[in-house]
This record gives sequence, C-alpha cells and structure tokens, in this order.
Amino acid sequence: MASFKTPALKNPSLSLSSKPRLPSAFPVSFRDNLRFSRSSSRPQRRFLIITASAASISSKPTVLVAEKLGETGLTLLKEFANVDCSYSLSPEELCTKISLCDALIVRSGTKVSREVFESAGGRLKVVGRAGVGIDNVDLAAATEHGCLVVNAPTANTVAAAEHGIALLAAMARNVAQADASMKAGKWQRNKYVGVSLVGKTLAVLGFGKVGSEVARRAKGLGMHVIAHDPYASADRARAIGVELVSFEEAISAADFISLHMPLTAATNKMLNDETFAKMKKGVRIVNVARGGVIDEEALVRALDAGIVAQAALDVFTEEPPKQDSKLVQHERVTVTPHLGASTIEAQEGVAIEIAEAVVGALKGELAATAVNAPMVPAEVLAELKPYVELAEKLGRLAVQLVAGVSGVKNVKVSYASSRAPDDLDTRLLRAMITKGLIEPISSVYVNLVNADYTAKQRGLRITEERIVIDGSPECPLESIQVQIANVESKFASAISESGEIKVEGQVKDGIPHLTKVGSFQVDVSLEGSIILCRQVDQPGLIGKVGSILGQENVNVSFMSVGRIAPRKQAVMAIGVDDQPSKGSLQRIGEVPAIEEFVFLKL
Ligand SMILES: NC(=O)c1ccc[n+]([C@@H]2O[C@H](COP(=O)([O-])OP(=O)(O)OC[C@H]3O[C@@H](n4cnc5c(N)ncnc54)[C@H](O)[C@@H]3O)[C@@H](O)[C@H]2O)c1
Ligand SMILES: O=C(O)[C@H](O)COP(=O)(O)O
Repeated sequence: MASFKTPALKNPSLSLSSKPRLPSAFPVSFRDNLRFSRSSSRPQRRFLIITASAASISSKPTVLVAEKLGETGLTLLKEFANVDCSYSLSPEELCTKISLCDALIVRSGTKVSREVFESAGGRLKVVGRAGVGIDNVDLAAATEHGCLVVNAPTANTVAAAEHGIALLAAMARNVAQADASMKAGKWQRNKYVGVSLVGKTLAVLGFGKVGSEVARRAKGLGMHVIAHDPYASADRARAIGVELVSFEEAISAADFISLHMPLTAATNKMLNDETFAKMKKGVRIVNVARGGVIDEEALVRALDAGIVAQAALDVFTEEPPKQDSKLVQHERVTVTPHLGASTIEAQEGVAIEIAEAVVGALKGELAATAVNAPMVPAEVLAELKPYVELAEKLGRLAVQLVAGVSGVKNVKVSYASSRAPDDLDTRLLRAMITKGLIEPISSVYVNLVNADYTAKQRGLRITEERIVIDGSPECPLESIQVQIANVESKFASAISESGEIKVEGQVKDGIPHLTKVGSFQVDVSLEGSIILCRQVDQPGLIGKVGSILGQENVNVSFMSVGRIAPRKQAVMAIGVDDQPSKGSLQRIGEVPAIEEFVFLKL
C-alpha cells in the first residue's frame, strides 16, 4: 500500500495534527471536574452525552418549570436559560407551551404523556424529574422522540426514609388519631393504646436507596429487619444486618411492612387480596413508595377483615385521592399528602441536582442520571471519544456506498481490541454507527437515546462481534469494521470477498482513519469528504486526479492507494476539504484508467 500525505494543507485547522472534532451529535467538552459531589453517600456518577444542537443554539434555551422548585435550582437554571415557571398547567396548556421549550422540569404532579412529546414538535430535548419516581413520564414516548429523561435520584432519599419512619412510629402510637381526638375536645387514653416497635419484624419491600435507609433506622429502633428485593445485593443487605428473603417469606413473617419499590408493570398492585391473605393477622403497613403498588380497594377489605391492623400512607393511586375515599377516611389509616420528599433540605437538594442535570444536558455536555439511555462513565467516554467519531463516520461511509439504500437491513460491526470483551463498552459506538447509517438516508435525528429504537423501527439489525487481538490494553480499540450484508454497492470494489460492503477504520494519533474498503487497504483521514476510485495501478494517475481537483482549487488533504499487486487493480482514496463540482467529478470519471469512482460526504 502506498500512502501520500499532501505537503501543503490549505486549511491548517484540518491538518492531521488538528484535534478530532466530535460528530455533530456530540458537542462535548469533557467536564471531568463536575461540581456535583456534595454528598459522599452518592453513587458513583455516570454520564451520558445527549444532544446535538445545543452548542449551536445562539439564543438561550427555554426551560419550563411546571412544578415548584427550590430557589437555588432556579437560580442555576436562570444563569443558562430562560426559565418559565408555570405551575398548575392543565394537560392542554402544557401541550400548547411545550413546543416553545427545550427542557421541562416536573415533580410527581405533572403527567408527561405521549401527547406532550408529540406536541413538542422535536424541540424538547430533556425532561427533568425533580425527584426519583418517573412513573409520571412516558419513557417509551420520550425515547421514541429522542428526548432524554433525567431524574434527581439521591437528594430526597433521606427525607423519604425519615418520613417512612415518622409514619411507622406515628401509626404504631396512633399519633394522628389521638391528636385529632384531643383537638375535638376528647381525652381518650384507653382508646389509643399503641404497639411497640422494638423486637418486632419489619419487612422492607424494595431494598434500594430509601428502603435501605429505612432498614438502617429501623434497626436503630431495635426492630428485626428482613427485606425482599429481587435485584438487591445480599452483601449490601448483610452489611446493614438485614436478611434478604423471598416475597412470600417477607409478607408472612412481618409485623410491619414498609414499601419502597418503584411503580412498574411488575409491582402494580403487588399487595392485593391474595397477598393480604398470606400476611400475619394484625400486620401494619407503611407506604411512602407509590400508591399503585397497593390495590387500595383490597386494602380497605383487609383492614375491615382485621388482617391489616393499621396502614400509614403517603402516596395514592390517584393524587389527590377523592375526598370520600374509604381508605383515606378509614379510622385505622394515617395519611399524608405525598410529603416524603418535602423537607426544606431535600427540596433544595433535588432542585440543584435536577438543574445541574438539565443544564448539562442542554449544553450538550455530560448529563448525569439518564433514565432512558445507557450511561457511560466519564472516563470511558473520554477514552472512546475519537472512536465515537470513527464509528459515526464509518456508518456514514458504509451507507453511502449502498446502491438503493432501502435494502439496508443487516449490519455487522466488528471491534478488534486487545481488551477482554467485558472491558469494552460498545453501546456508545453502536449508537454512533446507527446514527451514521440512518441520518444520511432519512430526516430522523438519531442520538444515544433513540438509536436502538430508531434502528428497530427501520428494521435495521445491528449485530456486534468482538475480536480479541494481541496488543496493548492501553488502547481500547485497534479497529472498527462495518459490514452491510445483502446489498449492492455503487462502488463494486467496496464489496468484500464474502459479499458484503465492508469499511474498516482505525484511530491514528487521535484522528479517525479509513483503513480498508472492501478488500483494499487504504489510509485516509476521515475529515472533509472522500473520493474513492478504482483504477488499474499505473504511474501518473495520482497526478492526473490531483490536477483536476487543483484546477478547481479543491484541497486534497490525504491520498492513499491500496492495490492487489503492482500494476493490477487498485483503490485510490482521496480526502478533500471542499466539495468538488459535478464537472470535476465527471472529469475524474473520464480518466481512462479509472474504472469506477464514488464521492462520499462525511
Ligand atoms: N413519598 C415520597 O415522596 C417519595 C420520595 C422518594 C422516593 N419515593 C419512592 O420510593 C420508591 C423507592 O425510591 P428509591 O430512591 O429507593 O429507589 P431505588 O431505585 O433506589 O430503589 C427501588 C428498589 O426497588 C427494587 N425493586 C424493583 N422491583 C421490585 C419488586 N418487584 N419487589 C421488590 N423490590 C423491587 C429495586 O431493585 C430497587 O432496589 C420509589 O417508588 C420512589 O418513587 C417516594
Ligand atoms: O419519587 C419521588 O421523588 C417522590 O415521590 C417525591 O415526589 P415529589 O417531587 O412530587 O414530592
């Protein structure tokens, strides 16, 4: 293979030593020193880059804050965006406003439905949930619209756990009922005899952030704590002195049950007639998770049947519940109006957490706490940066080589790396290849949020293969190869021996390079555009093509020839900074030795 670097480059910013630019979807400045870490108990931050256009937006983005948010969070938002605080919008008003907004911030009181995403007309980039539960956001619709959803998963954990403990103690000692009775002028000491917590068994259902904090505190009160959570680590439970048990064991052994799982299809009405029947008679239930995890009518029946002695509820299937709700009015039920996260401290924390996440996402920087997209740790992202660009460009090149693009259905991506497969996170690369494959042939905007969904929608199957090679594990990837099967090519030489369109690339000195087309080895940096020519290898040809381009002042940045053998067929790859005119391309095609050529935009 011969490789010729042009000596003088017209535009120094495109020189080989220039830093690679990230693809348009990723105007990223890597903020490794994010200001987030206020609490040492926070989980390790993981990051996601999301949005294309923010960096190019000259005017300020608009953030709609649809529910009350802490002042410090609002101040952070206002430093970067126009902030519209419109509380208590009707669903129709929200749908009307949303098309003018780049981001939306809500708490649990706003339904962010499919209609909201459809009404946004593509402008809405981020939904920030100022809290944990995202059951009020239609995640599938968000993903389909390429809209990132971020939440604030840690700042209200302690507040929710404290509220759970407050309800547990208040329920056991009839605090609310006795208070109401006294205010009604009564002094009923015998009626409000309570039960003790010490020595009792508490079953925590859902041993996540809040559940484990409740467990920790309940142990401090002298309770025997067991937990059920199909996804929790037994080691983590053991460290707190909690035994993980099955659901059946938990509900049948418990004197008290505290609920801390998210509301999902699997947890919906988890406590129902059947499960209440398996509980100890006289069990007491606390719910600061979500109303929907209990079948509320079944709970009323269980209370009336004496299976459940008492319940303390902060959350309801319908919020606010109907005034005449039997459950709310039940004498042995203590209720609060979804106050779990409502402490001054938690609301300030949540507001800051969500404001930072939303601003970061809008800037196109690294957004934290993504809910509907894979999150890639910042250090992995920094390492993969040039490969991200390579991946998108290989996708773009490969699809432009297809004749009749509707047939693109099966794409195979091979990653050659000396790292163990588990050590290489390819989700971001796959998303970028998908972006490169789809965007040149459609009007769909593809990002990390909607890449897999968009591929599936279009019937595009992307399979991945890892090839473990010898080499330095310092370097995450040796090469990426993209193959499109069962298609014809505009450039027959791009078809490999096995019949697929094949392009392969490497990162050299931080710059993505095209290193193989079909069976031909080339070496051209992936900047600007590329002309691929197949010719019979002969002296003078490079000069001929170069002079056609030179006459039009089209700058050649790189040129490389891959050939089977001297004076046999060869593929010449020419990198150009500017787009040649149709006339120049035609003249290149008319050079007698050139058998076929194609112009590809990156
Ligand atoms: N009342 C409030 O104001 C308030 C405040 C904060 C959180 N919450 C709610 O509390 C719940 C927990 O919040 P978190 O921050 O601890 O979330 P988390 O994600 O840290 O924990 C949830 C846990 O539930 C577990 N889980 C999932 N499915 C389960 C199942 N079928 N059975 C048992 N466990 C299951 C998960 O594995 C996870 O460990 C959420 O519903 C959240 O919305 C309410
Ligand atoms: O999921 C949560 O974070 C809590 O339910 C808090 O909801 P809120 O923000 O509406 O108080």
